[in-house]
Amino acid sequence: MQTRCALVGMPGSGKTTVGRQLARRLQLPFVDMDQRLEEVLGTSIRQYFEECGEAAFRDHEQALLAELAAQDGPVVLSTGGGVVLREVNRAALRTGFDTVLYLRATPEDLMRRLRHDQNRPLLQVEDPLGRLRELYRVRDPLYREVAQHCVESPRPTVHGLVSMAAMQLEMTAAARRRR
Ligand SMILES: Nc1ncnc2c1ncn2[C@@H]1O[C@H](COP(=O)(O)OP(=O)(O)OP(=O)(O)O)[C@@H](O)[C@H]1O
Ligand SMILES: O=C(O)C1=C[C@@H](O)[C@@H](O)[C@H](O)C1
Ligand SMILES: [Mg+2]
Repeated sequence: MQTRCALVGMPGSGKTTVGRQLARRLQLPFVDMDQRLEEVLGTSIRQYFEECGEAAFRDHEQALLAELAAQDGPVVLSTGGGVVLREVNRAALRTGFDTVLYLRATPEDLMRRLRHDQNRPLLQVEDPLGRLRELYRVRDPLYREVAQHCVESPRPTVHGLVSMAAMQLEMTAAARRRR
């Protein structure tokens, strides 16, 4: 299938894990924005946040998304969790990709997954669940704004989410062919 798909969602929603497997299943190139940014920045995202601050990180993120959105050719793109915060990024997602999928998960589910994870700079606080709830409150409407489809399930496994995402892309591609 020839498609340009982007995955959006909260930190820990599975964009990287699901995106990599989805790309393998559909035999499409895979790009993870956070991984690319770490290559560009020459350090971990957590370290970069600590040394240069969030705004500087967001500028790099915006520049990379603009570059990726301007490219042609099939891709599965896993974005960073905060990419939807800037309107210019939401516009790039709308214009640069055929299909945007929102991997939705509740703050409580995300907390269970990320409990032992030290790599998410925004969650290195005393009350990470409170922070996740606040991020979710602000971002859930933004993810919904850019995405054509919401991929969710009450008990999501990675395999189940990959299958649901693949099905959505097949259906979207078939609808495009009929038009
Ligand atoms: N559906 C799922 N069920 C159980 N565990 C999951 C699921 N999706 C992801 N995970 C696990 O949760 C952790 C975070 O997943 P992942 O890194 O793919 O999230 P992400 O959306 O890319 O986060 P970020 O925005 O921070 O990059 C990983 O350890 C992954 O294996
Ligand atoms: O949710 C966020 O704002 C972030 C999520 C990660 O993907 C990284 O892009 C970074 O840690 C910021
Ligand atoms: Mg990721």
